[in-house]
Amino acid sequence: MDNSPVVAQADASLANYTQENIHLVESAVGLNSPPKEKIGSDFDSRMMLRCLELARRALGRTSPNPLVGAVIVKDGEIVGEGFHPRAGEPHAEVFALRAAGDRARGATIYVSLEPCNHYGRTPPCSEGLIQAGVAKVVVGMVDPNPLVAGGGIARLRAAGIEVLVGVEEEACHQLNEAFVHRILYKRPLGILKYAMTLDGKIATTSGHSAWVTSQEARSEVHQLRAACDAIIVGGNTVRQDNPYLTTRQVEAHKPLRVVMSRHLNLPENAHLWQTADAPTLVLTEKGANPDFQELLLKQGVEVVELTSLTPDKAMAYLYERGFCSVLWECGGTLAASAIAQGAVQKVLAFIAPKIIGGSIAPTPVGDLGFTTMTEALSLERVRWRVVGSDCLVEGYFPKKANSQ
Ligand SMILES: Nc1nc(O)c(N)c(N[C@@H]2O[C@H](COP(=O)(O)O)[C@@H](O)[C@H]2O)n1
Ligand SMILES: [Zn+2]
Repeated sequence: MDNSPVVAQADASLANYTQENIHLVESAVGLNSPPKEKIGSDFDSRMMLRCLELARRALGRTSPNPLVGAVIVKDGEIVGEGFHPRAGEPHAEVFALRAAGDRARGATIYVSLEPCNHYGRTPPCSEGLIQAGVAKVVVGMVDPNPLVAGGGIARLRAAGIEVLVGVEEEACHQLNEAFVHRILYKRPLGILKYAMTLDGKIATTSGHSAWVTSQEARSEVHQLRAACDAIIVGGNTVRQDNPYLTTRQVEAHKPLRVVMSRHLNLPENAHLWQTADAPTLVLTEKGANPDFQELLLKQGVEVVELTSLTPDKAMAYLYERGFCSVLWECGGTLAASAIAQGAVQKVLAFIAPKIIGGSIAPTPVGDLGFTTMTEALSLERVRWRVVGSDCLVEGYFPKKANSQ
């Protein structure tokens, strides 16, 4: 079995990914490739799944870095574990090596992402593993970061260490889909989430929307928010729904709440500015409503003026801030414009078994300008499951129709 899916072999100059080489990188990290035969033993799989469990402890807190977990095994026993807690702090491998101490010599380390091979905020893990004398490295997926991109695997192999790549690769990729998207497309992964009735409405004709879905679906949304870096809404949602956009779990990560508003014609007493327990950012255009800007600043809300406020400009700005994932929880008009501009890659639709009717009751996605069914955007990799009394449908826009 060829077990060397090294990105660097796919293209020599990956510092800037282009449309031409992106698909090579995607297949090297385990995306868009046909199902592969299982790599590694059942024990290897169990250890890799433990790495992912550890990695998840830092959900929402590591951007722009990935979620990574590591486990060191000696004579069939776990002797060290670790995960990457946040950017700037040591990598998962370092924590696992510290926990294992001398027992790392001759041991096998499992790590959900290829060990790094560069000096970033922290030194290269490849060298740390070589110095610690590990005998074998089992990798979940290749790191798409052009500074690593197979170099970590190559360095370990050059030092005589056995390296196995691709154990539970799909699960590893799933956990870091936002990090991979950020690296490849230089934008955060955009996730459009909405809740609608069986007849496709997000509110009644009079605008009442509390609540479309069950309590179980709403707590799933809180978990989803905690795993994202930011949640975006438009001014209309603030005016009509007055949301909190919090995670409502004490220990959970609190994503940045972002409001897009060109003119800042927003309510002075919105819940968003009155709940200081989560950070809030208002994106607007140059010179908009200075008095309101002052009021927001006094309430601890950050205001940033962009030259023109569009979904893509907002995503470009959030990319520069180091974000990997952005949850669009906006109304239909902004959702349509975000989709049209390629700011949404993934859709999460909660569907409640209710019918409210109303020909002008709002729908989750406004006008996309389509006139025929052949123009419909068909989602790929679609999955669905029941959450409480609702159904959650999840899927991705096809890349060519919707990539930056
Ligand atoms: N293998 C691995 N384990 C971790 O725990 C990590 N955080 C990474 N991250 C990779 O290294 C880059 C960040 O490096 P610095 O934290 O700035 O030193 C990140 O972009 C990943 O490529 N890898
Ligand atoms: Zn590292």
